[in-house]
Amino acid sequence: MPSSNALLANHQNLAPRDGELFLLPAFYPLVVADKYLQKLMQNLAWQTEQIHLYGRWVPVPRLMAWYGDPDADYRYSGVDHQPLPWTTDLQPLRSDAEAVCQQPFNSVLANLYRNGRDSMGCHADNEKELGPNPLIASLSFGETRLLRFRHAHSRTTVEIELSHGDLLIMAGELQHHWRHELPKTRQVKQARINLTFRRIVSTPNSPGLSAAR
Ligand SMILES: O=C(O)CCC(=O)C(=O)O
Ligand SMILES: [Fe+2]
Repeated sequence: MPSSNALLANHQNLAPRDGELFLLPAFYPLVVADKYLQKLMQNLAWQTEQIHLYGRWVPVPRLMAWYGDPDADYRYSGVDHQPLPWTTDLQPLRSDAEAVCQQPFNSVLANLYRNGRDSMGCHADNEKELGPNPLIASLSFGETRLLRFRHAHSRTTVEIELSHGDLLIMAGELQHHWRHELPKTRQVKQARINLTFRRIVSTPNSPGLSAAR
């Protein structure tokens, strides 16, 4: 099914079924991406989050930060998060993502993978607060890393390399049928930042649906 978004209609859907995945390589040219990488690294309020796993708290293998409009509460890794206010570095990135996706975003989850030992476990971004078929815009800066999608029933995998300045858009029914992970790798020594712009459409009133990641 073609995308309902005219700007994305020219792009190939990388998901063979049950959802939409669009990659816009080098969405930001090198010098612009370099500037953002440096600023985000320095200026975001990076923290080690803890998740509750099998009865104990363990640190997640990456640093995280959550920004957004004041009412954009979000529950991830099983914990409620109040957003920090938008920063001057994040605002233009949000506007650019909104222009391409033709929808507003009221929040962004930032992840910093310090090196190849940092990772994100298999999950779907299917929290209730995101609504039934969320469109998520994911910007990558820094080291190239592999994002692996696995279809829930067929076990088909789709692997996408995400590089400095790339924009990946996840949309349609993708989060119902596919899970994704950012595996650890021995090859990578440098840091990568990922920003996922999201639209929170309701406040959390029940436990998050996602598996620990
Ligand atoms: O780092 C990435 O590219 C993936 C991030 C992700 O899946 C998430 O924040 O939900
Ligand atoms: Fe995700």
